[in-house]
Amino acid sequence: MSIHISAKKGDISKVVLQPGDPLRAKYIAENFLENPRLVSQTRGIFYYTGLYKGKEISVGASGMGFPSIGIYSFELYTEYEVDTIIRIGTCGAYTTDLKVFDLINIDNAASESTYAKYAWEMEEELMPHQGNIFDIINETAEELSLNAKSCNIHSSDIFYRKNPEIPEIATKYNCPAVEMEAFALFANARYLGKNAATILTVSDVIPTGENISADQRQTALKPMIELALEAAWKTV
Ligand SMILES: O=P(O)(O)O[C@H]1O[C@H](CO)[C@@H](O)[C@H]1O
Ligand SMILES: O=c1cc[nH]c(=O)[nH]1
Repeated sequence: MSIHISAKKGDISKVVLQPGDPLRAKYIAENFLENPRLVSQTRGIFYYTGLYKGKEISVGASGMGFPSIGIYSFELYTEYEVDTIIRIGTCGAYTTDLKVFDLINIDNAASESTYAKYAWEMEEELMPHQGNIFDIINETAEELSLNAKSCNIHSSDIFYRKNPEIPEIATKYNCPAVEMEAFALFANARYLGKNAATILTVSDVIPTGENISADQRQTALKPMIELALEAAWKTV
């Protein structure tokens, strides 16, 4: 048990798929894993472990934002001997070059956040994915004939803002979309010498206001889920 996860040691796999939403974790466990076991539900943040093609894989939520994923990823890496976390989330596109349901595999997360600075004395605005799981995801996408573009992401503390302009940092680092967790996940993994990747599905196109429904955010993310599971399977 850790402070925020009540699973017993050994109840969580070396590889964890991590959506923001606890109900997405439940959906994945119930629809993609064999014999899923609920191993933690502290604070309603569900963690499940089950079999995917004969190998144990865990899926559990990060919650939203850097503080939340900072806590869950740190405890998974340090208290459950997790080697690899694959965040599977949604993002808002800053450009109409991306369409809803497009898949992206994140190379670097750019952020104005002070999370990495105050947690780990890392001063960089740009935090790279960690380890070889990013490459495994790219190879796996090719094998599955899935178009998962590699790009940078703006990782932001902010969902609602006054100024509708694309934030400066997103332009500076060529980020076509925004989400709220990858930077802290990559920083934790970098500090701890672990593996971390982030795959995102475009849920909103900010300039046009097009978006997918809350139900679809939970369930209509099948290509991303299959890509993450197939990549995770190769690591255990
Ligand atoms: O779909 P998830 O993984 O929660 O990711 C995105 O959705 C949430 C905002 O709606 C933020 O957590 C953002 O990063
Ligand atoms: O962080 C996010 C996620 C989805 N859509 C957004 O606009 N922002």
